[in-house]
Amino acid sequence: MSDPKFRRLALIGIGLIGSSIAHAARREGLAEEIVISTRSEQTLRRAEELGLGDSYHLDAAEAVNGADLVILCVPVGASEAVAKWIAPALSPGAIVTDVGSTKASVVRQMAPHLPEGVHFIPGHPIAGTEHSGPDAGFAELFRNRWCILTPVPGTDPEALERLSAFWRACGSMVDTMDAEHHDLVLAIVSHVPHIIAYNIVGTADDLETVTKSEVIKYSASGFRDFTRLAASDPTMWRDVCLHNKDAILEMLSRFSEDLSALQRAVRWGDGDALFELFTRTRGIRRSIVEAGQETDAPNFGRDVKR
Ligand SMILES: NC(=O)C1=CN([C@@H]2O[C@H](COP(=O)(O)OP(=O)(O)OC[C@H]3O[C@@H](n4cnc5c(N)ncnc54)[C@H](O)[C@@H]3O)[C@@H](O)[C@H]2O)C=CC1
Ligand SMILES: O=C(O)C(=O)Cc1ccc(O)cc1
Repeated sequence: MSDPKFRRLALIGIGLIGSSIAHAARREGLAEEIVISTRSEQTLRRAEELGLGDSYHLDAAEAVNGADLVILCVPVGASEAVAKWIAPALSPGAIVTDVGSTKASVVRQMAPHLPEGVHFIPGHPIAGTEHSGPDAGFAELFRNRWCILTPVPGTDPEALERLSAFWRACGSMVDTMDAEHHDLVLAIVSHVPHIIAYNIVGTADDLETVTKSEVIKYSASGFRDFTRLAASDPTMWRDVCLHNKDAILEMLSRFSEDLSALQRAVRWGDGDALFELFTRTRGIRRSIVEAGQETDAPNFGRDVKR
């Protein structure tokens, strides 16, 4: 078993995920020192008010100085700029990772800029909410959630084990896979569902025959679930769409084909086809619940207005 503890943890970006890591690392004693950097002065001050770290820096290079674990917690489209910025200041032997929702693009953006001698291991905790910013984080976010690491060939096994131990200590279960496969899997289980949510809420908002106040007043819980997803951070999801384009388009085209078949079944009153699909999908839900991957409150009851 590897030691999950690090001397100096640098978090670049301190929104929902960065602040949740800060809380979990603090609670579990995973870093002697937590160093925080983010782009906006206002967010950095807020992180300081919340006591998320031990020091606060607008300069990301200054923040990674002497860090043995560096975690990028920024929208995926910012990965290259941050990698370029921190590269000259990274310590030899440091583990550099990220939490981005897409992986192949992050590897393409970061790997060319990182110096030899640092261990670059991309990562993605499959845990989140629709909230963003440093106030949104909480230590429990990663508990019983998977964290996928996508090590590149030749990754030092000891560094991989140390990072895995860190995530396990945060409460996660760890899996590894290659970045391209990650992007395909996440396209269907996360990216396309968010796109569908953005789309259906947008469609409801555009209707001429049903008013906005009726949509708000009579929204059934299914529609409300969509509105929760559709309230997710626009910058983050713009970047996901731009940086996992091929896998998302592939899954969207499969989705459209299946939607057309469903539309046909509704049009022609094909009850057997509808019943067969709805029975099959109910089974998937039951398997998720049995695997302990569903909570009564998917966002941990955090859908209160902030
Ligand atoms: N929100 C979620 O549910 C999940 C998000 N992720 C991934 O985690 C990453 C962070 O997401 P959140 O924490 O939700 O976002 P957030 O919007 O709450 O926080 C993003 C942070 O990055 C900072 N930032 C933005 N551009 C920057 C730049 N160029 N340089 C330095 N700092 C910069 C912002 O100031 C903010 O502190 C994203 O890559 C996202 O795909 C992964 C799992 C779940
Ligand atoms: O809020 C939700 O339901 C989510 O799906 C959270 C989430 C968003 C993005 C990720 O990359 C992983 C998890």
